[in-house]
Amino acid sequence: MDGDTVRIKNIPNEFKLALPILRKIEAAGYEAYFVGGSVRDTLLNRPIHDVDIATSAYPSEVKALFKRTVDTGIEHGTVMILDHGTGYEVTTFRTESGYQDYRRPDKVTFVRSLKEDLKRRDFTINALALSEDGQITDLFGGLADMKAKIIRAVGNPEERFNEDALRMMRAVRFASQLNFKIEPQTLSGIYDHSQLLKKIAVERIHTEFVKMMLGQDAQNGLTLMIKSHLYQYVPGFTSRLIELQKIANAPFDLKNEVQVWSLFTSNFRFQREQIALFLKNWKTANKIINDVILTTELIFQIKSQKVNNLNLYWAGRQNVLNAVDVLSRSLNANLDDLLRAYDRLPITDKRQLNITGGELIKQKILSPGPQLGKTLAELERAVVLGQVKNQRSALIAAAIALNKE
Ligand SMILES: Nc1ccn([C@@H]2O[C@H](COP(=O)(O)OP(=O)(O)OP(=O)(O)O)[C@@H](O)[C@H]2O)c(=O)n1
Ligand SMILES: [Mg+2]
Repeated sequence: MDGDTVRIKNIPNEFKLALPILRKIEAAGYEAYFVGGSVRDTLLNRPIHDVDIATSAYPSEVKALFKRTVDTGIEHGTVMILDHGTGYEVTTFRTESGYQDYRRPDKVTFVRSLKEDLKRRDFTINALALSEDGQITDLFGGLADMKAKIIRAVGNPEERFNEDALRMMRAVRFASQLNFKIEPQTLSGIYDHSQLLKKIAVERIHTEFVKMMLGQDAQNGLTLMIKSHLYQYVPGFTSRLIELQKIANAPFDLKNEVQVWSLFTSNFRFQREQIALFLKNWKTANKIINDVILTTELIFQIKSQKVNNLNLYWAGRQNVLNAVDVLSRSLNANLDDLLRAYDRLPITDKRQLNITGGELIKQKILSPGPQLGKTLAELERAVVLGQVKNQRSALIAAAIALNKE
């Protein structure tokens, strides 16, 4: 094997648990390695999530070795092994040829050589393999790039982005998450092929984009999206260069997806319907869309210094937190006060009202119908604003006063 080799001394527990699988495959005369993000993140001292295994054994050969397997992606050569605790995905070394639609290979060819497999991976830092004895195989300078904090395509960037155009978004995402630079030729490859992003399913772009915005160097990530023209091929950004530049130039520190979208919708000065349309185009979950609407509206109210207890109440605690987080690095106001104000609200949910519709009927103050709902909504409002105490007697008196004539 050519290239550098390095040995890892403290193999993380996640790998140790999967070692029996590697050993079993090797005992049968095949090669097996840990590959991909888990190897990269271990070397960077970052927590690892999924442990991926690559092997020279063909899928049928893998399945013959283990008792319990599931064909999770058999057409791509992936088999899940269930013999050892949680499932582990084992994928046969492969090369992919004939990418016609820039997103998935027409055909996967299984190969016996690790080098052939690593060669078609996206970036050098993702093309490292870790063997059972802790030895790293680095055929494309991934370790040096890691040290220099560089995202570099394996081989020819053009070929890698033609194989899967999502890799351009992945480059920007890793730059943000890891605080790395994109190597100049790789970056110009992204610039030259940015329009290929049009071919990629929005859901996949969505995942990368949100991860990018939550990364430690998201300002740099967004700047790279602008510089590389990738921003022109994602929903709703094409004609927003000025706003995007403004966002990229101001510090922010976002903690969840709602905050990510709210940063954009508040800077775009979007109203409800525009937010819903924008986020539907991004294929965002309805629950997130609702929270973004509430957070964005609260941001507008905070910015115009017109926020009152009712605004906080309707937003809900989590969205007060979201608005505060989105604004915290850009607004010079004491935003903690907002949270304290929220925590002092007389009620935070209408079920906490010390009166029910049933009781108002029983007391013969109202009969069932729309007026009852209106009265309860008015009581809720009055209690939140501190105009009526949340006590049964006070609420009954207020209900009577509201329905006097
Ligand atoms: N478009 C892609 C996606 C993945 N890979 C390869 O498959 C590995 C695993 O892919 P995935 O789990 O999607 O990404 P990770 O790099 O592991 O990143 P994450 O930490 O987000 O899982 C990558 O490291 C890379 O070697 C690739 O070459 N091209
Ligand atoms: Mg992964």
